[in-house]
Amino acid sequence: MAEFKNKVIYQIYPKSFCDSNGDGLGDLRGVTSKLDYLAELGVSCLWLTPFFPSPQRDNGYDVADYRAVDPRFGTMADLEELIREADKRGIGLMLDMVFNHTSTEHAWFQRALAGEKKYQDYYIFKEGSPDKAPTNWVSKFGGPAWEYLPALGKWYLHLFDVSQADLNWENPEVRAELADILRFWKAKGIQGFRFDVVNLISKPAVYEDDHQGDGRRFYTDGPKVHQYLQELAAAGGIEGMITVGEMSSTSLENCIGYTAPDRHELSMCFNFHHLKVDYKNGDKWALMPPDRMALKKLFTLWQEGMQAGGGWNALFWCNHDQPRAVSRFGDDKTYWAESAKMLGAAIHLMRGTPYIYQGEEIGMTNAGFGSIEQYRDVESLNYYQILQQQGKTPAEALEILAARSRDNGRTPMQWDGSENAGFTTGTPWIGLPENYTHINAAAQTGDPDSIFAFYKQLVALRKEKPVISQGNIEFLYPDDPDLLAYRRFDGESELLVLCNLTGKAASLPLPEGWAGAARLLGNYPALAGVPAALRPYECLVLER
Ligand SMILES: O=P(O)(O)OC[C@H]1O[C@H](O[C@H]2O[C@H](CO)[C@@H](O)[C@H](O)[C@H]2O)[C@H](O)[C@@H](O)[C@@H]1O
Repeated sequence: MAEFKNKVIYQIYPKSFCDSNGDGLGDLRGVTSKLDYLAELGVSCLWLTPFFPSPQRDNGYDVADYRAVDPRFGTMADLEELIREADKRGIGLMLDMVFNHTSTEHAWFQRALAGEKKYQDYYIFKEGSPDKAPTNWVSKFGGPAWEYLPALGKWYLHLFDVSQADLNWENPEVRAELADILRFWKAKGIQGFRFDVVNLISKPAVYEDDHQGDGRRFYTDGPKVHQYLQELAAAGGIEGMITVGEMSSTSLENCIGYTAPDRHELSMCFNFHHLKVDYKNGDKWALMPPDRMALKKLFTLWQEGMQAGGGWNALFWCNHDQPRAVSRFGDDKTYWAESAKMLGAAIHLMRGTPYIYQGEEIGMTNAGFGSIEQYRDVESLNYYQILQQQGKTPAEALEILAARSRDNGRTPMQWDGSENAGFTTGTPWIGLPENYTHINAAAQTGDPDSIFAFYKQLVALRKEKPVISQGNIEFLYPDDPDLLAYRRFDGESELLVLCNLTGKAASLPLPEGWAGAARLLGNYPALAGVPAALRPYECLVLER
């Protein structure tokens, strides 16, 4: 298996990264133009979210052709140039494989619609009367998870948008097609893959109503998911590559199974439990401040649990589906730089492989949109309506979107303080936060005290120190709600990571033997000796 433990992976959302031709959409040549910036940050791999031909109902997660480049993003020659240029800088590429579903514009679905039985078996079609869906399951984007096709007299399953039809992994021909797609990209020089919601691929043998929830308990980490992943890894020839599965609403036990090396499934996986600690009663669309105790418990459970079971975590706060961490768990005003750095340290020094989402390394914030016309995301637009149907006023619905919309993480990368933050010379496909005039890459890359410089240090430390990339982890002070503290150790050296999760001073109960330890890293100017308290959002890393 490729060594991924000392690497940091950088996620690029190409549509919002850099526009090379002025059409308002980021593209592959834009990514190539920024490789020196990424090399300076020190990342080893780029995960590119989908740039394949797509109607873009879900920004590319509705794939119409898995083997081509959407002309909106460039050409296959552009991609090949990006692979070559990245390789020259020691950077590999990971592509995003959306294998739970295809766009309904994919040729397979179109042939199914035309009545070809072979392709109907590629999807989950069920006979039934038009007035009763096969089950009461709810789509993750709101509304029913089934759509009726009068011309066929059948329903099809779509766990996401109606234009994203779930594939039938029971069908060996589907599994063979998907493995072939992996081989196609591997032959192009791709180093790894990210698999979208891959723990939803195995559906139950019997489809039944869910009287307790939205249906997810029947298809999440489904009955044959491990078998399918083992088969895909072998048939796709991806062992030895870097692979990460996005696991929706998953369990620790399953994630150990997905990633323990002797299982031959994946290198690592994303879980989202720590990103739901501000969901009131588990509801994404009900606001509350983050529950810090819950956050600490989840980190402890997943870090120590994956270690005990031999699994491997992907470490992250941000991605294209999440609000910006500094706005959510930090303070994007008074302690903007301090909290952005503390959050970076908290994640990067854990056991697992860290991911940086574009703009996180310069402390990009939530979008600050105040009108529904500014939103583009299908889920946000659906929930704006659903929240009002549930009795919220338009202003209340907008307040919820301002905190929870996926568009918070999709605004253009802020390269400099010029118009549109240097992202495009045209009209950007989505607006930008007003703060791009001072929060931008150009303002930070030469500044040794910047958030960018701090992230650069984190990336370098992981390469330099085996205790970070390979060492064990143990969490400390479980009852202190303000302090996230853990120890990394490997028998040769030891680190103590202390993070104040709050905007107030937090007392610092140093464990025995650490008083004289050396300071490895911090986000405030160093004081003489080890302090008795941590300043707001301070992080301090000691080494002995
Ligand atoms: O919140 P969870 O149930 O744990 O699920 C995790 C994420 O799953 C979905 O994300 C991915 O699949 C979508 C459909 O292809 C796509 O729209 C998204 O961009 C993918 O990353 C879900 O949409 C996310 O909100 C969840 O965070």
